[in-house]
Amino acid sequence: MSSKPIIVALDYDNKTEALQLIDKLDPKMCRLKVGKEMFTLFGPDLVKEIHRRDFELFLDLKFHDIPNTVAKAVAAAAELGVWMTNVHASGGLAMMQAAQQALLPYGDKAPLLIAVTVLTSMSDEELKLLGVDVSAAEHVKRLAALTQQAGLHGIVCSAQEASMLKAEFGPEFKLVTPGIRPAGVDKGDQHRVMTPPQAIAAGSDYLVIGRPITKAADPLAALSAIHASLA
Ligand SMILES: O=c1ccn([C@@H]2O[C@H](COP(=O)(O)O)[C@@H](O)[C@H]2O)c(=O)[nH]1
Repeated sequence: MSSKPIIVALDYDNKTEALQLIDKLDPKMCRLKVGKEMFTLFGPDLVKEIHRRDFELFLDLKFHDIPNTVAKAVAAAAELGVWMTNVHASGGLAMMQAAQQALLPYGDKAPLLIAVTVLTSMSDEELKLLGVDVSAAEHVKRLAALTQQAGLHGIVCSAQEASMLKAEFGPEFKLVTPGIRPAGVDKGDQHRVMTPPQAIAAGSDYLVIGRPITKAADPLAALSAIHASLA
């Protein structure tokens, strides 16, 4: 387990509200994630405000485009000094290799680069509608193999696949798992879920947790309870 496995997903449409939460959090306890909604609304300035507060940031923009475009987007993320960023593995091997190579000039200042396999909101049935005739776990395994071949640091997957993936791809290949729900918390649109302690026991390196914290009556208490459940 990472010494700081929790990544709080900030999916807010209001910057003041997001900063009010951030100001109650301790960068020693968690990292933060900014995704498409907040980055579209508030852009690089938000990233700078978060960095000023000493948090490491996962810029979750899930780039999916032709190799040249994704390579430039990933380099732009590196310019922002983020800790981690990502692409979609279904963009293909050449795209992931181009993204990885675009980070070489940044040396040890480069962000960790990971690839999204199968979104945690998707079920086997939904994959079938896309023409994928294997289970989500099988498809995740295929995309993880491609990601490792491209030289990325790891993948986004469900914690439900974590033990199989650790056995297959080894301990250094990072598993970043959204779809985390403490017992009794509403799943919402997530399909392949696990509780925080189950996810860690299965081999997840990082737990991405949004609404169970941000929509809780007391977000700080919710985060502290999850943190304590992992000790
Ligand atoms: O497969 C994926 C990839 C990314 N996400 C993102 O993680 C958070 C999860 O938020 P919750 O509120 O805890 O459901 C969200 O920002 C997603 O964009 C994901 O859920 N699944």
